Amino acid sequence: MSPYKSVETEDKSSDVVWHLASVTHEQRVASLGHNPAVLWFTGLSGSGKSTVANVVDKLLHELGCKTYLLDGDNVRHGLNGDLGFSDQDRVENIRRIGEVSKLFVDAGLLVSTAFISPFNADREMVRELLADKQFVEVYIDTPLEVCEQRDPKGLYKKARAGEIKNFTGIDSAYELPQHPEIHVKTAEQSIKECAEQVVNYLKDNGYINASSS
Ligand SMILES: Nc1ncnc2c1ncn2[C@@H]1O[C@H](COP(=O)(O)OS(=O)(=O)O)[C@@H](OP(=O)(O)O)[C@H]1O
Ligand SMILES: Nc1ncnc2c1ncn2[C@@H]1O[C@H](COP(=O)(O)OP(=O)(O)O)[C@@H](O)[C@H]1O
Repeated sequence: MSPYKSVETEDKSSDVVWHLASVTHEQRVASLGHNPAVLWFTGLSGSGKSTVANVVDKLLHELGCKTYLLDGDNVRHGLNGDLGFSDQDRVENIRRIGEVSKLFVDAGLLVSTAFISPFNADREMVRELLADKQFVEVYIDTPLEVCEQRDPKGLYKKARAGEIKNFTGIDSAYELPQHPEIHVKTAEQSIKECAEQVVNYLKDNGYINASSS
């Protein structure tokens, strides 16, 4: 049970009745021309999640898809502004993002999310929230040394100096994805090639029209 879900909360939700929407998920999807899904980018800080997810989002938008991008840093300013980086807070962070992603997918969008999401169990929990094929795990695989060399926000330097605690890859764990749908190696390809690898997966697997160019 989530540490944030009290017994009192569970009692409350048992009195809430689920309302069926007049417009069905199938009707929303039919009007869009692509199959909705969440592209769940996961990887170390500085691995390239935000960079690649942004380019993918742009490419999909240009192809006429309805898209949305949820980025770790931005969501932590708003919806998840109350959460830090303990294991427990990271679990709750991912649970909330999973629920939000599910709503966007229900609305018919191709959603890209860029969160470290370090734990396998939490990524699998989001996969379980969604229907078959609606969760596409994109492992942004970049060696720690490369992330640390890039250090776009200077956070590794601070973590090494002990100024930031529980930093992923330094003193907090990152569990490698077991069976990601897409495995992207950013140290071996350009940003454009990485983004195209993701878009090509969507074309090859029928999410978007393969003839789109
Ligand atoms: N302790 C610690 N560990 C990791 N990251 C840290 C930490 N403190 C701050 N930051 C900044 O927060 C961004 C990660 O937030 P996420 O919501 O993606 O993290 S998580 O999925 O809950 O693990 C992360 O963004 P990215 O660099 O884009 O990954 C960092 O900028
Ligand atoms: N092939 C690549 N793919 C993604 N990012 C790359 C690549 N090559 C270099 N970079 C650089 O690495 C950094 C990745 O930062 P960012 O996208 O913020 O990572 P994250 O969101 O995982 O923390 C950016 O400065 C980006 O320009």
